[in-house]
Amino acid sequence: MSDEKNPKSDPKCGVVAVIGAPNAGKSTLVNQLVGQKVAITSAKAQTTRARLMGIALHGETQIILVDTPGIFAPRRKLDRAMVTSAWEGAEDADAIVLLVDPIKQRRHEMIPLVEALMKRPERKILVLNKVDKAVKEPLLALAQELTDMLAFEEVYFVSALTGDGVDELKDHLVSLMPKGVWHYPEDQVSDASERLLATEITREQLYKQLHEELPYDSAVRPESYTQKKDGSVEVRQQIVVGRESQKPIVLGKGGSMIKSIGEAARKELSEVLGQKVHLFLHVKVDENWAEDKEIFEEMGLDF
Ligand SMILES: Nc1nc2c(ncn2[C@@H]2O[C@H](COP(=O)(O)OP(=O)(O)OP(=O)(O)O)[C@@H](O)[C@H]2O)c(=O)[nH]1
Repeated sequence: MSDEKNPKSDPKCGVVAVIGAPNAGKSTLVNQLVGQKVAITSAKAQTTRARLMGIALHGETQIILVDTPGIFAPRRKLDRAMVTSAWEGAEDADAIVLLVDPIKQRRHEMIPLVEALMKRPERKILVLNKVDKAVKEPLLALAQELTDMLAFEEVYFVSALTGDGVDELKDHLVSLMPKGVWHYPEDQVSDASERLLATEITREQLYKQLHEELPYDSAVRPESYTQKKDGSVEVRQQIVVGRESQKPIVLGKGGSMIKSIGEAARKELSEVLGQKVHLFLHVKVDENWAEDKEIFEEMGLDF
């Protein structure tokens, strides 16, 4: 028997949570495992704010990958909500992947993470990322240190960026997935709504084009998302910054920066949706946005 969701005779389906410090490469790894971009990535830490899911397929197996926000010591309400969201993402998972950046990882940051992991019942896999850049001896020493702290089931060395070692990791994850019907249709690669994905794509451009100029203190809010009769979609979004002085940075000279951000985001969104997109952006200053319940909910976070 087969239906649309379960085209295979002997399907397997399970959940893998990917956790790690901010910037470890979690989103890059999820994208690589899925085989296409489902999560935005950036060199700026804490890019992933809400839990996002990527869905990877391999033969008869569907792996639901939960890309969690980086786990770190929280300060603001937004930070606390992100960390809670990350651990919730690991609940009921069939396996947890702890992803580590061996280059930037600071030991004292790893200890609370590993200690929290020790208490959890799920199977744990250690993945050391960025092997394309890491030096071999310290990399092996770090792997040893972490496996001394916690008996990981397996240890993998990968480059989420180049894909090196990722197939082996994927094969192992496939072997851990329980028998069961697929939870999602074959062509679905993520659970992000198009509306949320659209704001994430703008946020990625905001980070990309403003580099270090714009602090982490900014958000993109959806205002409207309207399907037009001619087959195009009209998207209106607000870029929220924390200080008045940041507004001209986002606007650029004569509005050139916001125009360029909008152009690039519109192009990418149009490619992802396979539809013509009209994107309208404007900037708003709100000093307290990181304490605003409504903004969290839009991001899929609990307050
Ligand atoms: N050289 C190298 N860079 C990588 C690799 N994997 C990820 N990166 C880079 O590391 C940075 C962070 O990657 P992300 O995937 O956004 O990291 P993340 O863990 O999802 O980050 P948060 O959203 O902050 O939690 C980006 O600049 C990536 O391009 C890798 O294997 N090698």
